[in-house]
Amino acid sequence: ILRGSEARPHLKPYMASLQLDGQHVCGGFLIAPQWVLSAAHCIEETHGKLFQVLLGAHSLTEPEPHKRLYQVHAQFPHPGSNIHNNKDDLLLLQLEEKAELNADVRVLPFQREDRDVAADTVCEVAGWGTTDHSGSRPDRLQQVERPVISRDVCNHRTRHDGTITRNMMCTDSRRKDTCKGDSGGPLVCGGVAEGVVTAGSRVCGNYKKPAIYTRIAPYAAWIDGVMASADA
Ligand SMILES: NCc1cccc(NC(=O)c2cccc3[nH]c(C(N)=O)cc23)c1
Repeated sequence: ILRGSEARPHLKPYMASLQLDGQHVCGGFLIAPQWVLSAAHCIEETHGKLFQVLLGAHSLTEPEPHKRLYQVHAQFPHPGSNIHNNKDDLLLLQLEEKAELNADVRVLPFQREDRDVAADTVCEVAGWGTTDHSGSRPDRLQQVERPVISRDVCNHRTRHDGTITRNMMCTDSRRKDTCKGDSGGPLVCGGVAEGVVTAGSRVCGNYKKPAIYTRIAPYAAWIDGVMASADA
């Protein structure tokens, strides 16, 4: 998160840190006791590495009452996701067991109504991603508020030039923005998860490259289907 601020500890109890060999690589969030939603791009180089999910954390290193690392029992990247574009950039992770829910570990509801969030709506995004252009990585969860920009503005020739589909949404990236390691985290508008951070053009803090999110509502049926089939 570029030019954000430290989040109030444990006030975003749905936040997950996806870790490879003990190192934070992506964000994610709890959508059900045994399920974390993140971005498919986050598992691009995981083969052979220990893949874990940290819940209940504010600091990545300090001991905290309800912090706990979970093993991943199964991973379900969206079948349409691929390394060449941002389409269907969603990942469902089934934890080894149901997370113990408490003040620091809670589920975040996601939007199920497939309707665009109005432009200029101020939403919030949080993560342990890099906080400056030299790639500094924070120990404690950061957050930033960003206004939604319309798909038409985001698709302008000088911005993302028509690549933003109706399954994506954008926020203004002038100065304050998401960055490397924030992928997979939720864009929260009015207390509901509307989008999942995708790296897109990978650029951070440049107003000409607005931040891109995979909208969640269009994928509600896929999410429900995976959770139902895996539990069965
Ligand atoms: N503001 C939009 C936004 C949202 C989330 C992430 C990113 N930017 C990256 O993720 C990124 C940035 C720089 C080098 C990088 N190398 C790699 C990589 N996977 O090797 C990713 C990156 C940008």
